[in-house]
Amino acid sequence: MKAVILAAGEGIRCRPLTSTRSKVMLPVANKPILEHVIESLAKNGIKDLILVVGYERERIMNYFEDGLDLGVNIKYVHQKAQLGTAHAIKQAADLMEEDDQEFMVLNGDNVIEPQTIRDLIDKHTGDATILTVKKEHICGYGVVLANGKKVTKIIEKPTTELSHIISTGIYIFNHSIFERIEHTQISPLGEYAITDTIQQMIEDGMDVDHVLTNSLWRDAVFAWNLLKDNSMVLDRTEDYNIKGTVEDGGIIHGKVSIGNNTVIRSGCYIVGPTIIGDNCEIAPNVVILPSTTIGDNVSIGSFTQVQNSIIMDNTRIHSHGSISNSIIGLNNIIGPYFVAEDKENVKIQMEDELRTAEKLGAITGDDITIGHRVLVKAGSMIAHNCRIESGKTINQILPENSIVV
Ligand SMILES: CC(=O)N[C@H]1[C@@H](OP(=O)(O)O)O[C@H](CO)[C@@H](O)[C@@H]1O
Repeated sequence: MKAVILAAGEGIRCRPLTSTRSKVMLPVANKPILEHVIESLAKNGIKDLILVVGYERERIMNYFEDGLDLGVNIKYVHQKAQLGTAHAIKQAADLMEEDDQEFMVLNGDNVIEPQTIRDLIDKHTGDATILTVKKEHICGYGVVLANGKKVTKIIEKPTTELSHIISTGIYIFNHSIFERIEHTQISPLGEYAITDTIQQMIEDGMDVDHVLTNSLWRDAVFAWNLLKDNSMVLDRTEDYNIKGTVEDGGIIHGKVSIGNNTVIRSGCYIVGPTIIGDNCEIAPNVVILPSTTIGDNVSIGSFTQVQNSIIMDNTRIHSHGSISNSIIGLNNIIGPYFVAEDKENVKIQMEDELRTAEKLGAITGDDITIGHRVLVKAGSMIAHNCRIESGKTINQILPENSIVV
């Protein structure tokens, strides 16, 4: 069976992290979300993959290339305008062959594990089968009404809570879906939605089933949701190993991975689950607490403490810093005595409305330079390419290219 992975959108609500990469490339446990998806497919023997790409597609294509390193075979199609999920799936039609009777469709930006897909493969039956999960808050999803396994209705982003079963956006379709997509009308939300195609199938008397899963399926709606995704994936990872060097007097507790050429200096105290990438330098007396992911080529100065955070590649954090519940982008240079204050139930004004993050410190985009003794208040977000001079306090959303002097 082939799989079509939808990876063309930006993931606007995950800004500032997605202003330089698409959501599928955001790192969870030191791998892009899309890599978790591809690995889950490969472990189920699904190795012929069609990636529908658009926004920041070079970054995706340069990273995954033809997929051979991951044991899969990737072909790319370019969705030039993001006109909805049905339109995205249609882009893959020309790469399907006569004998591709059934194929899987899934989002590249949802964190899953191999069993998630297994559940669908094992139990799929109808002309189309939808993998579903139970969710308390259904806002923003396709909602499924069902009679046993038979889907009686699918409604995209309803305004009332009609049911607590939502579509994961993972389906098995047969080839006739392409013909049906041709007849799908544009929705009131202004897109060609695969949920409308499926609803039409139901109305035409076709057999649409759903399979409920309890396996891992996580959707990072906002950038801060990545922290929970990261900790869940780290908790489930079995494969921890220490390839780098831990100097005498460095203490490692629990599930900790340390990459090639990484050096953990004497006096460090590291508690898992934690993953540290390749070529990192962790100076003496650094404390790293669960659930933390540190990318490649990162250096952390003495006496800095990092907890429940994601620090992306090539970032340099100087001494005496305190970073918790935070996401720090690529190529940041952060001066000494940096504090990312964190709090519970932080209110964040997003474009559309006021949102609440359960627990959050700071979020920084890529290429940011921060001087000495900078305090970033809980829930602040610093977008791509900002510079903050020493001694400043940040308590807001800083737009791209800002300079704080
Ligand atoms: C039009 C469409 O296909 N919407 C899908 C899709 O929503 P997006 O807002 O497009 O990400 O993925 C959801 C799962 O993440 C699923 O519940 C929903 O039905």
